Amino acid sequence: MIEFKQVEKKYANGTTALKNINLSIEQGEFVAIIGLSGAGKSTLIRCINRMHEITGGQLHVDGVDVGKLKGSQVRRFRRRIGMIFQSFNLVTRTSVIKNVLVSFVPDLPLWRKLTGIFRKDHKIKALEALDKVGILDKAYVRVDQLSGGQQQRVALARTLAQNPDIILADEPIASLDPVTSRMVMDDFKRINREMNISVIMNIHHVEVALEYADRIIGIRQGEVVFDGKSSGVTTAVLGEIYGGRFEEEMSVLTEAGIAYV
Ligand SMILES: Nc1ncnc2c1ncn2[C@@H]1O[C@H](COP(=O)(O)OP(=O)(O)OP(=O)(O)O)[C@@H](O)[C@H]1O
Repeated sequence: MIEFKQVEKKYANGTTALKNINLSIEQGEFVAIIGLSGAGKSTLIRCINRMHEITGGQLHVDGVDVGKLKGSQVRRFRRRIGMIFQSFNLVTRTSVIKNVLVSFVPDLPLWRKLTGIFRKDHKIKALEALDKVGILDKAYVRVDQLSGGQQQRVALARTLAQNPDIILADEPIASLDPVTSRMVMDDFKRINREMNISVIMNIHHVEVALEYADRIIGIRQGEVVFDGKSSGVTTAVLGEIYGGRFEEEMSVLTEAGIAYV
């Protein structure tokens, strides 16, 4: 369970990105965080694995007080939390399987790190992870020969090989076309359902968020202004989250055939 208690995040330049955040996210939930650019979505996600340190309140992940972790404890803690970025963060000039095997590097003795010779069980796990996202046949292809959607699936496989409890995804479909986006979202959904991995996703596409996530957290100027089921997101709620600029979002919803009161 992830618990935010009166969490605040103030950056060194004085910007308050998060104010009085109180949230409780159960294991296995699929949560989408929506809001305008600059609302604090990325900051919120990145506080969970301590990429950003909170400056007020408390943040617990499965009972662990994240703010109190030190040195190697932070590294061990992060092993349980996968992170997916908009830009994939892959080594594009090498093979798919090597990119997935990277997730085992922290567990290896120095000689294996230096020689790049991986254990057989790690190779099997890497291949299994690739199979889970449907790109096993690409294992020995160079990453720069793959499409954007396939590259995001490699990133997802790398995260899965790490055997995480939680996957944080920061705009994972922002650079993908609509069809590929849905394929990647289908992967997230399947992984969430079949493996009971919590997915916390920061996403700009409201219609996709409503279709795939079970729960929506709407953020405005660093504060949670909506927290509830996707089915409870009405035009009034979108107005609250996006202020005067929700009409653009509404037109997307109408095109997607989603009716709102
Ligand atoms: N490293 C930083 N130093 C100072 N201010 C920052 C830093 N990172 C983000 N901010 C500020 O914190 C606020 C929240 O930013 P954040 O990136 O979390 O928003 P966001 O909702 O994810 O936006 P976007 O959708 O554009 O990615 C913004 O005002 C931003 O300018």
